[in-house]
Amino acid sequence: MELRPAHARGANLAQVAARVGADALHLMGPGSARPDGAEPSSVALSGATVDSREVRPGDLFGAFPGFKVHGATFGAQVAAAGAAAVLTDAAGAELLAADAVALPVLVVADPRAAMGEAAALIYGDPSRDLVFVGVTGTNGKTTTSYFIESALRRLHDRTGIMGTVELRIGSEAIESPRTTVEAPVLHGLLARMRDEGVTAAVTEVSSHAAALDRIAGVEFAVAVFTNLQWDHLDFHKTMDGYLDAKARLFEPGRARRAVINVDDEWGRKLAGRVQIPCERVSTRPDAPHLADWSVTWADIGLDGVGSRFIFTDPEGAEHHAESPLPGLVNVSNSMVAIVAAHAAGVPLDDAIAGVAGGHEVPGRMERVIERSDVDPLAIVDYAHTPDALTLALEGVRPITPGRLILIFGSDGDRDQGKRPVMGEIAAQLADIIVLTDENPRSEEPAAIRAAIREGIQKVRPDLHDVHEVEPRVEAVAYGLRLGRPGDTVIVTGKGHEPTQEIAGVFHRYNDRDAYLAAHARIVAEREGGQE
Ligand SMILES: CC(=O)N[C@H]1[C@@H](OP(=O)(O)OP(=O)(O)OC[C@H]2O[C@@H](n3ccc(=O)[nH]c3=O)[C@H](O)[C@@H]2O)O[C@H](CO)[C@@H](O)[C@@H]1O[C@H](C)C(=O)N[C@@H](C)C(=O)N[C@H](CCC(=O)O)C(=O)O
Ligand SMILES: Nc1ncnc2c1ncn2[C@@H]1O[C@H](COP(=O)(O)OP(=O)(O)OP(=O)(O)O)[C@@H](O)[C@H]1O
Repeated sequence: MELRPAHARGANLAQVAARVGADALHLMGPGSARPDGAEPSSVALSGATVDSREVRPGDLFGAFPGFKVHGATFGAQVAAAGAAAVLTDAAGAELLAADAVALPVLVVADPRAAMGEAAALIYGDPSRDLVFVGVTGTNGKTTTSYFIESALRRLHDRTGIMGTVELRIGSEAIESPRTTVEAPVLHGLLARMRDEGVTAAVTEVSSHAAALDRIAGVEFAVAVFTNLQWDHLDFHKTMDGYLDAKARLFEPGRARRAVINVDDEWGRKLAGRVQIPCERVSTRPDAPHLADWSVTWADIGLDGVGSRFIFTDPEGAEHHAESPLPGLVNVSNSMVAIVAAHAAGVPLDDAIAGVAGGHEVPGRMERVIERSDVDPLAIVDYAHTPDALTLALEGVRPITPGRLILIFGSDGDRDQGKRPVMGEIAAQLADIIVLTDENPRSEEPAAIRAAIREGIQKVRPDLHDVHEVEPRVEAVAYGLRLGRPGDTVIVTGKGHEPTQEIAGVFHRYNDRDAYLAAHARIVAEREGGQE
């Protein structure tokens, strides 16, 4: 899938310079005396990128001072690939000059922020032409984004989504390289969407993206905050620093309206400081907070699927709504999505119906095999932290008349401390455990399983109903075969991921596909047995 439009509106260097700040225009280096004698300021720019490996002729290349290397180091490559100009900082300009890179150079103090503005201009400010919603928060970004998209579809024929799982324009999709793409990719994709009749889109906004200005130049119709939990402090240092990064999405000029979940103290802090019109949402009936929209009652386990809940609107009127996925967290995600879609222009009743009908969130409480009189319910979930595992297992328990069968493992080369903790949680909350591998990476898979087993044994010293099966594809098949019609089988940790990383090699692997392949074999055996 192309990540940029076939024909960009384009801009010249002088226009870009004006957009990123009048005093930013420092045309310098050998490029300022162009061989064709043309004024550098009239150089036409037809695309933008921050990666030398993705330069196309006519591009503006953003050369950033990186954590590892300065992008200007790649000046010669980008010139050879046809870049028309470079936008960088003073250090980058020096590097380009030292390498005698023959391109006009635009120098600014903050190239990451300037690059977003420049890309927005080159692609014709597409975010202003769409109803564009940005979702940030530690957890629930993906789920909430899909719920919002589902509600937006009630009003918009063609929608788009960008996030951890995929980049999708209408029905065309590719795997996503990360949660939030670089600013030029974001603007390029939005421009393609606009050109192809998409009128509303949603993106997840990671805190890294906000901190590194990947949303520069974007104007959101609605900015959404789900929650803030302990995470990513290697990057943001403190929780306040983490909140500051997220808060950038809610600045005047960046977003027109805010929808903020005020269940946690960080949401309340954020709501207290935003300067744009803000809807505060309280989603926990057991711990309500002062808000414009409040969930007042929730019944988990509607028909063995999701939940029913009641909320009040800012006028105090009551509304009945449904979450299509299990667990209280999805009542929360649904409530936030309803308010966000409504703030984005969807009539309230349509927003409620749209969210209730939003089934497909790849790898997030995804129902792969429905419960029937011969099959258990089989679910894939992305929970890969102790908190998320607890919530996932508590979420499916009320929709499980029989036994809860958990298939799981833990990542290699990542937090080791969580392994026994997750083992303990599994032993407390699941009836049957199938212990297996996740992404072992460079670690010995058996050692990771042993650390998890240690936690399990604290609760079940005799390891009853604990099975250890690898590879993962066999564990999924094993767990599914154990399941009887009233049981729920849940495989956690990898969600939508399309690969499994073992000893430096990425193997094609997906939990949903593993279920479906195993189920096909079970069905064939069943039918064979009947003949
Ligand atoms: C920590 C972090 O976010 N790093 C980002 C940062 O990288 P960096 O400063 O280390 O880049 P660098 O390698 O020093 O290179 C400097 C510059 O040279 C460019 N370059 C580099 C090599 C080359 O051959 N050619 C080239 O042009 C790079 O694009 C970059 O602009 O700037 C780069 C672009 O300018 C980003 O691609 C890169 O994201 C990396 C790939 C990444 O993995 N980020 C993760 C942490 C991330 O953003 N994750 C969040 C989700 C977090 C979560 O919720 O779990 C996400 O949104 O996906
Ligand atoms: N509102 C929530 N609060 C806490 N946990 C949640 C919430 N919503 C979902 N989860 C749990 O977190 C997992 C990840 O959910 P989701 O992918 O929607 O979040 P995310 O913020 O997009 O995270 P990631 O960027 O890692 O994908 C889910 O599998 C679920 O177990």
